[in-house]
Amino acid sequence: MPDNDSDATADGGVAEYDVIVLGGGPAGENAAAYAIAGSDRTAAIVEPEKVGGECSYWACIPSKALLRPGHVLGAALGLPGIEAEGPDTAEVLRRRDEFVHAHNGDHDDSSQVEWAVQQGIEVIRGAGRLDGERRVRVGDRVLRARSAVVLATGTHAAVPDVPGLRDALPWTSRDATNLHEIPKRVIVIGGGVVACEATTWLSALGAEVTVLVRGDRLLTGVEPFAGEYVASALTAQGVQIRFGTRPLRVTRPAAADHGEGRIHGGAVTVHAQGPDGETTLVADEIVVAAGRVPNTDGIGLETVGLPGGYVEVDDQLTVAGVPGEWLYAVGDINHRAALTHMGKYQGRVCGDVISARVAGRSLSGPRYRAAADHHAVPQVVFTDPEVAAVGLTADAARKAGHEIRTVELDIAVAGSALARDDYTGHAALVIDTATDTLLGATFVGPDVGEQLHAATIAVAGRVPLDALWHAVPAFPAISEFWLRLLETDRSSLRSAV
Ligand SMILES: Cc1cc2nc3c(=O)[nH]c(=O)nc-3n(C[C@H](O)[C@H](O)[C@H](O)COP(=O)(O)OP(=O)(O)OC[C@H]3O[C@@H](n4cnc5c(N)ncnc54)[C@H](O)[C@@H]3O)c2cc1C
Ligand SMILES: NC(=O)c1ccc[n+]([C@@H]2O[C@H](COP(=O)([O-])OP(=O)(O)OC[C@H]3O[C@@H](n4cnc5c(N)ncnc54)[C@H](O)[C@@H]3O)[C@@H](O)[C@H]2O)c1
Repeated sequence: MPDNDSDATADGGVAEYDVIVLGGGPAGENAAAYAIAGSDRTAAIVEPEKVGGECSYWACIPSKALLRPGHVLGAALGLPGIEAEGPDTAEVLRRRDEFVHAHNGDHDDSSQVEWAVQQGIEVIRGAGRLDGERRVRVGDRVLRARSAVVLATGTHAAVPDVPGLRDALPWTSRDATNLHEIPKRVIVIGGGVVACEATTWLSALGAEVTVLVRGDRLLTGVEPFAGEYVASALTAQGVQIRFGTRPLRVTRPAAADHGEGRIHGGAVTVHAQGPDGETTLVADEIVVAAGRVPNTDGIGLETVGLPGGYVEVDDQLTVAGVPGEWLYAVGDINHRAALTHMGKYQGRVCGDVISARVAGRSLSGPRYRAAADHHAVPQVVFTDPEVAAVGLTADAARKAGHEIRTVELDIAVAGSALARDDYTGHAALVIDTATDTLLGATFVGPDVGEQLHAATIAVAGRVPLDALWHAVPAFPAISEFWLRLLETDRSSLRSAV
């Protein structure tokens, strides 16, 4: 419980905590819990919406719940002798709703609040705002942090400045993940992770999807072959992908906000510029998946001398340019690696750093540095086929000055053939020739997400390939493609001699 100090004001006093966290998403939750773990320190999480954040209710969890049935159906159809049909849309949405604790159009975060209370964290409802050094305002309330304030306010969907687009009330990721109606025709703007995943589930649920991609490929953050596999699979499913195409203007005369995940009015027309000139597309809904904007407007950055936008931190998650080592930022808001698991990792490091600083312990160990942010960020894109990648792409490695060799092959081992008759996949490693260690790995294929952690361990641990040779994959598991990769690398080294 907080202590009220002598600064008390008429509006109820200044509540003091050791640590105050703005934002109850996955990053903020972890920072708060780790900062006070095993101590008698106090912490508060300030949260205007739901404890659990974007990830629990509008991002990772509902999207994966919507994608899983399509993966299972694909796997079943890939085996003779198994009859499968579906998905049953009502059941898919019901199961999604269970995962996001949906009740009467709202999300129930009571289990996450209960978790916070069990950790000794107080949850304060409302939008928080910095008010100078170690002070936070939540409405009329003033909070003071004895040790640290952690910013973890996340991001929201960007809506590009295309004439008519905002007035058309387009769906963002919040609507697409919480959809209650399946629009017959959908236009998706963007070719990144949200666009690819949302297209996958919308198409699996029966929508006719057209994707407008301004560049010439999908998923530009990973090796090009991965985006090509996803594009071919989506195209084979009937999705139209228009590369090199930008929306010019949007019209929707009968736009109407019928609520999250409900179709927002009548037909929408998108005029777009493509490689063959201007085209006009008509759909029942439009999904904007064009990146994110940090939730930093109105959080009082200016009161501590910071500009707006993403908040820059050092490897100890301490905010750059603010003296006194009391202000931290974790998760999407620091723009280091906008993924839930990386935000949680930063939260753990940040909490450990706060705890060590309060106790006067040395911060010299690796535990106090978010080093993985720089070289070992894993990501699974849950499209069908999945994409799993960690570390650097070949291009990024070269740009970073590494001398590299690459090895790649189709995933075609006994395990993949046994898994399903139609298994197709591809795998690639980026190897640092100076140290003979992995800098990156990329896999595409059904269920490759479950293969990723082995690569993450190798990249994060800088395991030499000679040592990896003795990590023998079990037979007949799909992971045997690891052996094939190492064999291919050996034989190409031999032939190069
Ligand atoms: C559709 C979609 C699918 C995704 N799927 C995955 C996935 O499968 N795997 C993955 O790793 N990542 C995924 N992501 C990314 C992931 O959602 C984010 O990286 C993650 O949610 C970031 O966590 P966070 O705690 O930094 O922020 P958030 O989860 O955004 O939480 C921030 C919290 O801060 C609160 N807040 C805002 N303003 C204030 C304020 N003034 N005061 C106090 N609190 C405030 C917000 O209400 C929110 O609860 C997905 C994203 C999207 C959009
Ligand atoms: N499975 C996962 O790990 C997962 C799933 C979903 C989202 N996420 C994370 O959430 C974040 C947001 O994802 P996202 O897909 O929104 O962003 P993104 O940056 O991955 O992709 C944005 C896409 O929008 C396009 N775009 C940007 N501005 C545009 C404009 N003005 N007009 C037309 N197109 C435009 C870009 O070219 C790109 O194709 C990412 O960090 C992503 O990694 C992760």
